Amino acid sequence: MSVRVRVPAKVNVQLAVGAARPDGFHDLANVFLAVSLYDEITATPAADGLRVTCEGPDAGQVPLDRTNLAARAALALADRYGRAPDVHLHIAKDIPVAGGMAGGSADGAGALLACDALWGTGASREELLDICAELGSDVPFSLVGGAALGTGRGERLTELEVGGDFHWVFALAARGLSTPAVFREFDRLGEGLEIPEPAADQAVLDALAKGDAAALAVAVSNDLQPAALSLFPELSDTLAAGRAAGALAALVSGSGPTTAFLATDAGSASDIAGVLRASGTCRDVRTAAGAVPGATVLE
Ligand SMILES: C[C@@](CO)(OP(=O)(O)O)[C@H](O)COP(=O)(O)OP(=O)(O)OC[C@H]1O[C@@H](n2ccc(N)nc2=O)[C@H](O)[C@@H]1O
Ligand SMILES: Nc1ncnc2c1ncn2[C@@H]1O[C@H](COP(=O)(O)OP(=O)(O)O)[C@@H](O)[C@H]1O
Repeated sequence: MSVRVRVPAKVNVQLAVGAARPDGFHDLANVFLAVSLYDEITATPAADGLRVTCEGPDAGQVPLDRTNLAARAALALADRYGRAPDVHLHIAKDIPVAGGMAGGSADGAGALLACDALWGTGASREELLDICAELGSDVPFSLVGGAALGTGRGERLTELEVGGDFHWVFALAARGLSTPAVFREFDRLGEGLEIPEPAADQAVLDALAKGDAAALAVAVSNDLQPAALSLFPELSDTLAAGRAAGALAALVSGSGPTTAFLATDAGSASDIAGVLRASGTCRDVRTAAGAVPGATVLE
């Protein structure tokens, strides 16, 4: 018997970043939206220990050892319930790797849910969320999905109301960006400046609640964008190409380098995707909509 779990990617419609904390993390006001690009994690009983395999266009960049977030999730759950982590985790990866769309976090949350179901641990939602927060700042959101405000380092979630579908185009970049490197660049660019406490923007929350894409387009913001552009200047060309193609808003997704373009509707998203694909400013282009549910066990 196997358990298959589907987990969405995310885009950050607001990412407000505070000053570096003593522990090296940054306090955030992180407004996540789960979008319809998915990884699938299949957990199958194994005779002797933990094995991870991965398929998909970016599979070559995914570590298959115990640093893989899916492996770490299975080990954390097995440890908590005092059992052997005898499981084969297969990742069908469609979320770009090191792209600022929480692909690794999705696999962590998905593996946790899959192993919980396979092993019948009966862990509570709170316990699963605790393990997610230990695995990484973005992992709790991958479990919850929908839209949520993440505070602290992004792991403390308040679910948000979403009044309609938002249509997106994502431009995948030729190479990845390391999340810690982008936060370090944020610190470097902010040296000597007063960094305000991060706070959720009411205009973003209202636009989400109303399902109003035009209002969301005006309100979106990402404090990591200057740092991502500083490390990857060519992303400015991609953002400009998407804007010229009619996107309501163009921004870097999280720490990047994936760029996200908000469209009025699915037809417009498809048109913008076509223009971006022909622009020569990105490796690949995908369309997706959100909000969608978080990690879900498939029948
Ligand atoms: C920036 C965001 C925005 O949603 O996502 P990505 O763009 O990477 O997907 C997240 O904050 C990434 O979360 P996640 O990828 O889970 O990061 P973690 O594993 O917790 O931390 C990796 C490293 O990022 C930095 N980090 C992360 C979160 C945070 N609030 N402050 C930080 O300074 C730290 O250097 C940390 O060592
Ligand atoms: N299951 C996984 N999928 C992808 N990357 C993973 C995974 N587990 C660990 N990693 C490592 O995490 C890094 C960040 O990957 P990812 O989560 O895709 O990006 P981001 O943090 O930008 O959303 C990768 O470069 C890789 O080394």
